[in-house]
Amino acid sequence: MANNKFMGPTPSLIKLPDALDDIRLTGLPQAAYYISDFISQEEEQAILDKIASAPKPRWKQLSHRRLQTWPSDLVNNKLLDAPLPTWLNDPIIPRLKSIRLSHEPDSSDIFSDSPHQKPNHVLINEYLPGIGIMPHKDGAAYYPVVCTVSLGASLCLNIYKSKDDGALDPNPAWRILQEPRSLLVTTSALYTDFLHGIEDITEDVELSKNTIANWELLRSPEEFANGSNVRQTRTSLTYRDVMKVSKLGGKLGLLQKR
Ligand SMILES: O=C(O)CCC(=O)C(=O)O
Ligand SMILES: [Fe+2]
Repeated sequence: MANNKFMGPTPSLIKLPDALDDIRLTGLPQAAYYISDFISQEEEQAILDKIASAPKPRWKQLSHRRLQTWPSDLVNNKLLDAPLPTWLNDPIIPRLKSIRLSHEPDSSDIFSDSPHQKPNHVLINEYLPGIGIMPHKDGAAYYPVVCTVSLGASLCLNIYKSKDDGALDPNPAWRILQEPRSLLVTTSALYTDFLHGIEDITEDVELSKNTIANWELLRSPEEFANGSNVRQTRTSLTYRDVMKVSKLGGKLGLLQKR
């Protein structure tokens, strides 16, 4: 880790894996990775404070959920060129870039082959207890790597298969439990061929080694030993590389206050 030029300052309490291969979810058809302690409690709180202090119009209110889009909404699947604010960049993006994929000598990081070699877009979703997100695919605008940092509380992300007739199989094929401060990386077909969603429930149930794809990688499996996770407010940051960037954004950005 220490030999990587992208390495940001990592607080001593954060011990990242040597390679993503070490923390791969076994049992999923495509690569997915889970790091339970990706950021510290101080970093988590600092980001939550920044989210809370964003001006009101930054929030887009959906019927049950609200979200912020940074640096801005996509227009025709394009990003208007603008940098991410520092608090979304540091420490997360240098840290993402610091982890290599495998132990091979010249192994690259998860964004090495993406158009901009790092994420340029972050969605912030807030989920109150009882609120989730319908099964969906994320669409063609993004390079197929999604890095999700969870803040505040735990919940289950479900991965669904389509049935042969195209209908959604309502029973999730896999469930991934995301703890606060964790990083989940999902890639390729897991992202493009399957759907993902979060149930509208106040308690995740039937949590066990046999039902949770990342059980062995959890920070605190003992917290869920009774099979349940009572939902509290969970906020997620989803980092992605939007493939098409319109330079016009940079010019408009000069006129905007940051
Ligand atoms: O909050 C999450 O973990 C998932 C969010 C999501 O699926 C999305 O923003 O497309
Ligand atoms: Fe999504």
